[in-house]
Amino acid sequence: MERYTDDSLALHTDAYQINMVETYWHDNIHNKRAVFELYFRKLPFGNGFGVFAGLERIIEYVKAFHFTNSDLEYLREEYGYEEEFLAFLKELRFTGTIRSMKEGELVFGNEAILQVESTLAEAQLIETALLNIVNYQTLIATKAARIKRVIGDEPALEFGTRRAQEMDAAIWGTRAAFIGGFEATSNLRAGKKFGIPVSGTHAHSMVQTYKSDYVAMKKYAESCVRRKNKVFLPLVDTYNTLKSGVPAAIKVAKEYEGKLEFSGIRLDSGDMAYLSIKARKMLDEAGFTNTKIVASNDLDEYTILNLKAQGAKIDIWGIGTKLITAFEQPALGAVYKLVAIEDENGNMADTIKISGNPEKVTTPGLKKVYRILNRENNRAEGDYIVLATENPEKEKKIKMFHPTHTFINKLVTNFEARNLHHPIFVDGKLVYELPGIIEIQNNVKANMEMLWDEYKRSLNPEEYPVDLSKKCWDNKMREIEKVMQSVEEMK
Ligand SMILES: Nc1ncnc2c1ncn2[C@@H]1O[C@H](COP(=O)(O)OP(=O)(O)OP(=O)(O)O)[C@@H](O)[C@H]1O
Ligand SMILES: O=P(O)(O)OC[C@H]1O[C@H](OP(=O)(O)OP(=O)(O)O)[C@H](O)[C@@H]1O
Ligand SMILES: O=C(O)c1cccnc1
Repeated sequence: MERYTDDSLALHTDAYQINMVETYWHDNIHNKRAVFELYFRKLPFGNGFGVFAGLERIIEYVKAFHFTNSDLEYLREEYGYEEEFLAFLKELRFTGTIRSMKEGELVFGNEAILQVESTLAEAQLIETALLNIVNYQTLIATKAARIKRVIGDEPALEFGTRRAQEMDAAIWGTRAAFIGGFEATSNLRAGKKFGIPVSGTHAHSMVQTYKSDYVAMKKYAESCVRRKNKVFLPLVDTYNTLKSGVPAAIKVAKEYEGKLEFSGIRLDSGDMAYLSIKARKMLDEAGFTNTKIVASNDLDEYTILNLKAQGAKIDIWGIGTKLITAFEQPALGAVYKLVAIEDENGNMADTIKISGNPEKVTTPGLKKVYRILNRENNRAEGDYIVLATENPEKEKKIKMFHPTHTFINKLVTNFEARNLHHPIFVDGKLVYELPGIIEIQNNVKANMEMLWDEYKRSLNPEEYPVDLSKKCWDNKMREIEKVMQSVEEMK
């Protein structure tokens, strides 16, 4: 039984966020300006690039952000937060600024995908949901782009709803897969909600229901004929692919010649290299040279690459479980870190988090992220993180150097510095117009064109440079030094 109406996402957060905000509120610092950056440290799947997805849902979430009466009642009844604090929460809306990369932008480790500049309380309360959204959607968009790189121009269909980590993951994962380059989904709700093309065949159960490939396919053909697109794409592996399934499909297609579109057959088990080659021959000999072969069953980029190497005659790929669950690596690991906060005098002061693990040391200050594009070949030289006060768009040459191994460096001239952050909310107002889903997918394709092949290969790609400007790097070193000193003084 539902005890409180589930009517908002404001409590879709960790309890510690409310605890921190309560502390700040008591201390009257909840309205201090703060800047948080959202980024991941390491690309997933050993891939050379990531594909950002999640902004659309973030916008939905931030726009609607407020505590409802049932949220407040729950906090009051179950945890006894004081009335005045609850009254403060009741009035709370997001009034800050969010800058973000566009969905479909290629993204790399240690660069801010998104920045939140707002009151400390607001920034803190939205952290968990923002990470929840970006971590999943970016992971799936990246996996999809990785699989699609192996597939090439052949269509890739998303089949994962039944295996996804519940309904939200199926829907938003499907959208992320489309952003990453998939052509269609089997999920009708995703088609309806996002305008993604939907495609579908049929299951083994239909053949089992009629107890015969031929009878099931004939009945199926009868209903296909009545449909607008007349697509006939039967599953051929229920009993015996080459002896029963494919011959039945050919027989029915001949009986209905001119009345339906025999667009393909689907293979879902067995040796798919062998079966696809044999089935192709049978279809061609029957005159169905344009009929495609769809393959599904536990596919991922590794199996697909292997099937292609074996000369499999597969034209369309149906991919479910391993895509939608990011089977190989189920979490991205993006974090949300405070990089600047208002000081006692009302000025913004940079902050840093030091860690025993050098990879976890944050880069302080409000920053901008630029993609440096070589004007001669329109390829990316790398990403360049600068302090907010810098403007590489106006510089003639920049020195890009590895932030850890600083001796690895290059001087870049004749470049375009493209700011990757766009204002999404300004002072609480949505100022960004969301592009359509097809436009986002096309942007990914265009962005990929700007990346050298060595960053795009699926096995052991080169590390794409994500560098700090000299000023940004110096600032980081200064902040590290300051913290070290204050730790020494505390001893
Ligand atoms: N020629 C091939 N080379 C490499 N892997 C293949 C080849 N053919 C099929 N596979 C893969 O091998 C795995 C096992 O296939 P198999 O048909 O045995 O699946 P299954 O899960 O036992 O079948 P079902 O889903 O009907 O229970 C699947 O992941 C499939 O994608
Ligand atoms: O394997 P995936 O990449 O997730 O693709 C989706 C799978 O879902 C369907 O079958 P289901 O797995 O439900 O049943 P099966 O085990 O009989 O194939 C379909 O036939 C695919 O095999
Ligand atoms: O349409 C299909 O063939 C399909 C859809 C979902 C899962 N497996 C297959």
